[in-house]
Amino acid sequence: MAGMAAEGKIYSFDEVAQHNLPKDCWLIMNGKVYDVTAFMDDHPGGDEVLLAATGKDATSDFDDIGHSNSAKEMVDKYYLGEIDVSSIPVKLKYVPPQKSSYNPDKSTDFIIKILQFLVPLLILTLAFAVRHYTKSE
Ligand code: HEM
Repeated sequence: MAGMAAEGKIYSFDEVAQHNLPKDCWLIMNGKVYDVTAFMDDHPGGDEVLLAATGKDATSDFDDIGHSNSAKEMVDKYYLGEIDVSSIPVKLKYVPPQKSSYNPDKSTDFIIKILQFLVPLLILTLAFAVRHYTKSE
């Protein structure tokens, strides 16, 4: 909800990250801080995933599960305040090593392997067939 921004206190990342226990668990999602301590035992996904989502920006953790709309609405119940976004450690995005543009897929690879085996066999069979028919004359 747009009107809710800056409603609560602003917390630093380090302060929020200290609340990482089953009886004291804070989460950071979408720039906001949530105290989910009261929700630990009731979370359908279990308390362990909530604990594992402490000490970091858990926005993508929450989104990746595909939480229902009612789950998204529940989040507001645990709103505590805002996070000082500049205090969140920068997480470098993983950049895959540059590969050459030639990147045959596995199925092409597999067909080539089969052909390497089948073609000589085909030639051999053909050779025997030719010999058989020419000899019988
Ligand atoms: C305030 C924060 C959260 C609330 C209110 C919440 C609420 C819910 C609710 C209501 C469900 C039941 C399914 C649904 O309605 O979508 C659920 C499932 C689940 N949640 Fe959360 N959740 C929160 C945070 C998180 C976080 C940070 C994670 C970390 C990965 C997480 C992981 C899961 C998983 C794995 C399930 C699936 C359980 C299953 O279907 O087996 N949740 N959550």
